[in-house]
Amino acid sequence: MPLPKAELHLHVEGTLEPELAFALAARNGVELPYADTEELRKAYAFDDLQSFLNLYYELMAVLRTEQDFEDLADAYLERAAAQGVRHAEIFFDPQAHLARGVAMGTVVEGLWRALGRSEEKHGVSTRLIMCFLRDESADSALETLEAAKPYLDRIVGVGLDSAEVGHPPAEFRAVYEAAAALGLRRVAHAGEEGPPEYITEALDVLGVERVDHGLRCMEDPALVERLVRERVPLTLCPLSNVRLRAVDTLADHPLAAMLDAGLLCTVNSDDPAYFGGYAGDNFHAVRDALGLSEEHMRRLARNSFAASFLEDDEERRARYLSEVDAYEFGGR
Ligand SMILES: Nc1ncnc2[nH]cnc12
Ligand SMILES: [Zn+2]
Repeated sequence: MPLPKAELHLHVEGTLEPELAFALAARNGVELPYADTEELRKAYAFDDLQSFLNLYYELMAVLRTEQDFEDLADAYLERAAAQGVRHAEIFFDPQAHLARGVAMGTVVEGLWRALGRSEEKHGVSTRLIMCFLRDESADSALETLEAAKPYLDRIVGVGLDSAEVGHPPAEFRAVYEAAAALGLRRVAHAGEEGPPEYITEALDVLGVERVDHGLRCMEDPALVERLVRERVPLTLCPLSNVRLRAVDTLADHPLAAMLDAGLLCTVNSDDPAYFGGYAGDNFHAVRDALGLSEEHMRRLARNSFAASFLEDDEERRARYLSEVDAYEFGGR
């Protein structure tokens, strides 16, 4: 039995496996510029975040109907459950779909068809987080929040993703203020490729409660001290960092140093179909590459539930935490 964990950094569009991409392309009459899944997989050699994003947005062309979004989310939840994920807070990128003429309702209702029965079917509780694309304008983000208003009972919070460098968090102050006024939780990608200052801005200007990635905080000891003091969770994605070349190899990943510094680290999969592994794969990979102890692994699992947006269901959080505490390591 795998270690119980929560996944807090997962882009649902990044769970699109090549086989499903081709199946949806056939169902929707969409032509993909790859002969087959093997040729597509060969395109998964990335130089940086942008080279990944180009493929990530290109393949979204196959997602058109509610059924497509349901099938996508359901396939993810099944895989996640098999790797010990008990709770998943799932990002989606509405602007990437609206721009292709796919309505907000199609995306949210489709995802919800899978999320709504996830507990019963997969034993995984879920939350949905809507991300704004930071390489689109601040006005576009505000329009997206407006378009989401009929669906806010299904959306727990907002995030900020896509190309980071050159798009500092402060540009999105207004939409984060509006989201906060609507009672939405706030997270943002910061310090994946961007500088430590973006992490500080995400905290101070956007009021985020968790930082997605936050890897580059390690360049600024005063920032590390603050993140420790304020117990700001970081949703790290080790296999993603290797594939997008934020670190050279997993053995160079600062996770162990970050845990030792007292940071509230969590381990997540980001875009598992593209980066070579789901949540459990990321846990195993860091354990092996960094020689993490069982107590480190238990701490990562505890952190994932502690950092999750389960304030509306503390009983459930306590149950998950006690599952972690009772977990007996044996093999993998
Ligand atoms: N790792 C990542 N960073 C920024 N935007 C993303 N969108 C999907 N994955 C992303
Ligand atoms: Zn991400």
